[in-house]
Amino acid sequence: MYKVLVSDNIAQKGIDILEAAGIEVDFKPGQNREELLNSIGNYDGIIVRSMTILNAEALNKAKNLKVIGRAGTGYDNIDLDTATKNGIFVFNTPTGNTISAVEHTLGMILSLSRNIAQANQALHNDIWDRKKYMGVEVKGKTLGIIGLGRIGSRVAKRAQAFGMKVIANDPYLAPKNAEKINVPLLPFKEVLEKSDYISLHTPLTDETYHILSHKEFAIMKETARVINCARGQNIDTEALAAALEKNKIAGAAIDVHEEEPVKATNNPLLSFEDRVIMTCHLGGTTTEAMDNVSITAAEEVVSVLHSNLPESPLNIPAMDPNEFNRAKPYINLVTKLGNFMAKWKGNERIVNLEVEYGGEVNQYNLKPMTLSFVKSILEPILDDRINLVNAMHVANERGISLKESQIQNEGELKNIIKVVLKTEQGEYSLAGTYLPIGFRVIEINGLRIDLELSGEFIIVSYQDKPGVIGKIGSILGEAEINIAIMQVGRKSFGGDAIMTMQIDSKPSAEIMTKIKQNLDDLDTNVKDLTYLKI
Ligand SMILES: NC(=O)c1ccc[n+]([C@@H]2O[C@H](COP(=O)([O-])OP(=O)(O)OC[C@H]3O[C@@H](n4cnc5c(N)ncnc54)[C@H](O)[C@@H]3O)[C@@H](O)[C@H]2O)c1
Ligand SMILES: O=C(O)CC[C@@H](O)C(=O)O
Repeated sequence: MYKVLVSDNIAQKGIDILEAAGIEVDFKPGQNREELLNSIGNYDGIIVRSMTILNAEALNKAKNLKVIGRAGTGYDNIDLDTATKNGIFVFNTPTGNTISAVEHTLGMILSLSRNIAQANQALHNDIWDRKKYMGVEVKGKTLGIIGLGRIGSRVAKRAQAFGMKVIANDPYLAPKNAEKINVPLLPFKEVLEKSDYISLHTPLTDETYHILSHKEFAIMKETARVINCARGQNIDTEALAAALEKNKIAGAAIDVHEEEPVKATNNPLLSFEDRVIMTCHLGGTTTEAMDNVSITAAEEVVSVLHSNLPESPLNIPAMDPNEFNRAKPYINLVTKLGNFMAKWKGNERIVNLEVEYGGEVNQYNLKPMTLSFVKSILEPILDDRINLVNAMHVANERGISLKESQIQNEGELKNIIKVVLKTEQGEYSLAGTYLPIGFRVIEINGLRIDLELSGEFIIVSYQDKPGVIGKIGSILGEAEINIAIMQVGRKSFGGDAIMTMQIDSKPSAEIMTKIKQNLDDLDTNVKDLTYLKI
């Protein structure tokens, strides 16, 4: 039975989904760090929001962990590199709380403009002061959005409906996406200089850490108001406090904080109660958003534990579930070719792997197929846990390079996958195809063959000579090993040849030695004689 830890508060609906799937759930929001570190090794899956820090210290103790679900968008609390090295799938649920974050941002802009929070607080303290809480209209003002993604673009649309002029900075967005919503993309500095409101909607990255600091506040209008519903570390809090202190900007609305939870001792912004409004990371905290992210996170954890790929993976290439289902035969084909190759030549030191895709298979995202191939090659060789998440990492660590390419498929077959293994000893290739009747090997080392991709085989590479078939046939016959199918491929008379035999039982080591000796007696330059079972 799988065990899943839910270490932050999520809606009950998600927990119900996990339990209905037969998973044992430990719901422990707010548990202390020591307890987490001591118990993390027991879990197959974890669902977190933003409070649980899954850094290398925690993930290296998580020996059974297969999946981390982030019920929400930002995943800066999860060490993706360590999760990837350790083969742990990480996904988020990035759309579930988008609208809530958008609406919270609009609420912050309006509240900041009209002193709603401050006036409310004053009235609760029995103070009626209409002059003090005089506001400004947003209509006609310029809103500068930093990060025009899911949330930023929707904030833009709603602000336009209020009559605001919206400009944005987003170096990673295709300009046509911004054009579609009538938002000019401008250089960062220009957005800061021109805006009356500056709203951050970037993820937390090395580049966006303190994206607003002393230098940036210095070039803003003195009437500018800053809104942050993205990530606390996007703003240098000390610099913001200094800018407010020196009246370099007019105000700020902050939902996310460098240190959470905010306390009087860790946040200088609390002393600007007239000009700063603060919420306790509430952007995604609505009934709807909490249900959405909880349900999706739980469904995805169940799905990953049952060997499916998550819909919004953070450390493997994304593949839509429908596409994944349609591509499954090709994933199975490349995996079987990898298994075949690993059993055939996996005992040699691998230098390079290549996968070539021809025909219909090219309509799909090839990355999951290529990773499946790498995994299937390395899996039998390594004791370590290897999966799609860490396959490339393990290959890189072992100095194995990888090439993926698309090839013309000129023959009658609708699809072909060719895999090539270069080792310190030589280069070997297999080509296969998926047919409605099953998986076939159609080429070994460039020689045409037609072989079912399952069963027990003997493969012999030799120099074409009369007498080889008869010799092997009689040795196997004497040993009462039935040959179901025997095929021979060769480039030319007397040239390189390959023989594959599908057999019904395993030959002993003595039989294999006898075959080798007999072929040597025929002077056939045997390069390879392998028994393998797929
Ligand atoms: N307050 C909350 O409760 C809450 C809720 C949901 C999301 N969030 C946060 O909101 C932020 C945005 O979420 P989203 O779903 O819109 O993400 P998104 O990935 O859809 O959009 C982020 C945008 O930022 C852009 N960007 C990245 N680096 C940039 C840079 N250096 N300068 C300018 N733009 C840059 C990206 O190109 C992208 O378009 C995230 O930090 C997320 O964690 C907060
Ligand atoms: O889930 C949370 O704790 C915060 C939500 C929000 O910041 C997010 O990035 O999804």
